[in-house]
Amino acid sequence: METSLSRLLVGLSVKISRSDGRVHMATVKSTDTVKSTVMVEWSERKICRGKEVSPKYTKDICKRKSVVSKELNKGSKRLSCFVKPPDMQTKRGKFAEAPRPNQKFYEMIQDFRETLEINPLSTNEHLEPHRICVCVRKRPLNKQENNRKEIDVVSVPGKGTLLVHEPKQKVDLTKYLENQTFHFDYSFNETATNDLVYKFTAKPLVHSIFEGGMATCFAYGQTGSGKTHTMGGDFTGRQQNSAKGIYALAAQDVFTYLSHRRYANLDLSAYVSFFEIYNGKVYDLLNKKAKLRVLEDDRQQVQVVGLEEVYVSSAEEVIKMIQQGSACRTSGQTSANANSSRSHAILQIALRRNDRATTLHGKFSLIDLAGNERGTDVSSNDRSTLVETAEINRSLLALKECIRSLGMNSDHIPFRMSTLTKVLRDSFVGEKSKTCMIAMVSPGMTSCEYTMNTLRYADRYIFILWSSFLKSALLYSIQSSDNPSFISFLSPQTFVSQRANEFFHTMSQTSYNVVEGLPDLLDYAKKLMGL
Ligand SMILES: Nc1ncnc2c1ncn2[C@@H]1O[C@H](COP(=O)(O)OP(=O)(O)OP(=O)(O)O)[C@@H](O)[C@H]1O
Repeated sequence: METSLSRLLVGLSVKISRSDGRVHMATVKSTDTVKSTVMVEWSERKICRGKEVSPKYTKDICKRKSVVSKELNKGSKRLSCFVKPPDMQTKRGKFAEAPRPNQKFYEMIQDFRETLEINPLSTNEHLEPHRICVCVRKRPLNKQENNRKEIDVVSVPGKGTLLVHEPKQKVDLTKYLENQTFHFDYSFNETATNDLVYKFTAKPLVHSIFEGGMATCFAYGQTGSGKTHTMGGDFTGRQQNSAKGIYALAAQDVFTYLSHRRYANLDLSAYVSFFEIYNGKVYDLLNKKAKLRVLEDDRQQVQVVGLEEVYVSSAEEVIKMIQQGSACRTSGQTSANANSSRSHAILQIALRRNDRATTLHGKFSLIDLAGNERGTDVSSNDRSTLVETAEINRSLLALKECIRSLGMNSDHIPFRMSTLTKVLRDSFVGEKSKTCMIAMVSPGMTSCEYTMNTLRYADRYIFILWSSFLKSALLYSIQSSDNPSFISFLSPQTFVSQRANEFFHTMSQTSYNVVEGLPDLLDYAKKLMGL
């Protein structure tokens, strides 16, 4: 590049095209006559970003030398943004690792990640009490995915957030990313251990069953996303380490609480049952997969007739039962063709008083749900697969409806919609019931569609939480109608309910964007509560 020309370029506004397909203006900050490149800068979300490009590409630049530059907003916490000196810049190309399939998308995602502030959840983090808690866990790429050089399209910056970088292509074949953000109560990245996940999900629920409550913890996600790893324990080859799963960690805490002075006078004992639901039928995993009937009496009490409920006196005994039941579940893969991804496995730990009637005090149900991809796979012509698919669809939909009703404190819980919700009926009713849902996601690009389905399902739970919050605010405002701010702001009660109805209606649409709608919702709820 000629020196005089290069001087003229500084300060010039040029159009650049970004690797994610966006085209926008940037300012030339400096030039490098030796390499014939220019450094351009632009502002993005209050951060000044920069990129080294060749002038001939200023209208269509995709050279991979972009690096984040200095910080614009001093008040912001993005302290990690700085201009990397040339020798620190990521070297890609001739001497970098061999390109992978979808190399372009891989680089776009890497660039995007450079802009993220990462705050992974740690054990010291404050634990918020929740009646319904929704979390997400990303597993690492597995060996096969790594061998295929599959790209990781999921980022977990922390603070309950998870991003999916969905690879897309325009009609003119330009590649771009659709970066979708999801918010949950907690988000766990690929380095999170089962201990950490347990601490923020199931552990608080163990406490609640000692307080006389019903608790339910679900693992939801596509096949291979890590449900069994999380609930049942990690695998070393084909051997499952049952002591490291949420089932066992919960059992350990149950026995710790049983020996606490605070609960000793309740005179409680623990009992375990373990069963699976396949195609709407219940099989006892602690009794050679005996097929059981589900009956409801005239007081709407649901009974799984003949289900083994075994008295246990230590966590080790529970772990043995988990191993026994899991082995039974696995052996069923060949005999009944019900592999783990097609059935729901339910481990229940019941606390009963040591009285004559062994009265139920509290119960914890831990559920490893069937792979949700089954529910969307309707391509098969095979009758048994279609029946399976319909049944999984029905049960997951029923579960969603029951939790929605639970969240809205509804009088009607539609638990009869499926066997799964029928057997969990007593978990859905009662003031003290608590629920935790852990959505598992696989990070690979080939799982992207399933990952999005899982996140959308779980996102609906957030809707339930907000509707419940709104409903409470509404009730509060009606009860305290002598509250002056209520009178001044919302005097006609018809308006209160009309506006709330509008909110409920908009929020129940699948297109409702929880994040965008939040400020309005909060504002309205605050006004209702006179804050
Ligand atoms: N967080 C994790 N860290 C390391 N490995 C994991 C993690 N989650 C899952 N895996 C591994 O990924 C594989 C699939 O996990 P897992 O069997 O738990 O999936 P799943 O969702 O239960 O599948 P299915 O529905 O078919 O039962 C296993 O080999 C497991 O050890």
